[in-house]
Amino acid sequence: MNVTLDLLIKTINTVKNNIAVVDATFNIVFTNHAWNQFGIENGLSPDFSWVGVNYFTPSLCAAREGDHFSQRAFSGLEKLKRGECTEFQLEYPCHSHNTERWFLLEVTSFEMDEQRYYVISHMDITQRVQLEMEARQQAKLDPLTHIANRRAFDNFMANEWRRCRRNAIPLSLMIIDVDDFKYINDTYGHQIGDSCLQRIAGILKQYTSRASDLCARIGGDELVVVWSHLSSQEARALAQSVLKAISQLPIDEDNSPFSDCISVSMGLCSTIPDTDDHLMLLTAADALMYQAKNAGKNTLASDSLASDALSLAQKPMPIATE
Ligand SMILES: Nc1nc2c(ncn2[C@@H]2O[C@H](COP(=O)(O)OP(=O)(O)OP(=O)(O)O)[C@@H](O)[C@H]2O)c(=O)[nH]1
Repeated sequence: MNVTLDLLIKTINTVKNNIAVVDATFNIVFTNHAWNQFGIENGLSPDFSWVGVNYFTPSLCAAREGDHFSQRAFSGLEKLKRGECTEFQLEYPCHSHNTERWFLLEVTSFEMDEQRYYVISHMDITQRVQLEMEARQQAKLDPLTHIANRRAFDNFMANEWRRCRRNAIPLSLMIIDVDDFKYINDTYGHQIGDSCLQRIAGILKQYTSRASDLCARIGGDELVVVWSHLSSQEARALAQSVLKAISQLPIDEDNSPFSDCISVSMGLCSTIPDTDDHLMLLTAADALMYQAKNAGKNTLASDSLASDALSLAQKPMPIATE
């Protein structure tokens, strides 16, 4: 079969990627149908001609304005122009006011009649990027309770500890361990046990609504709450409310009006971080949680580390919203 110019143009116009061919100075010499259509969808007139428009100009302007991706695109294209490479790829976001979109920019060069040309292709990769972001998000969640998992908690705690240390902000950590959970499982069944954990997580979510708060499930029947910016007294008052809310949850929510209620033992420790040891709060809160268990369960044991007690009392704190 003879490949005609018409066939080639039809082919390139059928390709879904936005494609432009530019000359050695990056002046556009050809755009395919998808490229033109993208321009129209983004406000250009259907009569607009891309031929002669310099591809660099928009990248250059954005790079000057400090757009990180445009700077990378700009330096990649510069390298191509200088002949330091023959192709270049970059994934970048291109969000409109109401949609989030990502594209893959691919640029390859070729020579014809002793002239250098570049094929520039923009491929919509939104679906793939969104799936990747969703998978990354899922990897941080506990599948049963849909709150953060142990790994997400560890990362959060390390960062939050550093942030609070840098800014001399109080940080509180509370460990919540379900009382007699083995008995609940054995008596009511594993499914009811699971539902107890889900409903406790639901309560914890209500008390961790600020961006700097976190609740997480870090073990079988062990959950945690992290609060910053609260004095130890404020944290203790919130913890008491959490304890009360959980102690009003019936174990067997659906089937028995005579069901016992869930009970938990909680250890709460507050400090203003002043060491490298971001695990020290966890250790302290864990010891307090065991004190609560030994004191008869369904209770809160709390402490403010001695060195910060004064500063916590002196510092004006915003009240957390419940
Ligand atoms: N339903 C359910 N049970 C779990 C899950 N993960 C761990 N468990 C159970 O949780 C129970 C935890 O029991 P323990 O912490 O040892 O003790 P406990 O019965 O809670 O007693 P105290 O902690 O002393 O109040 C074990 O029986 C585990 O099998 C889960 O995802 N779902």
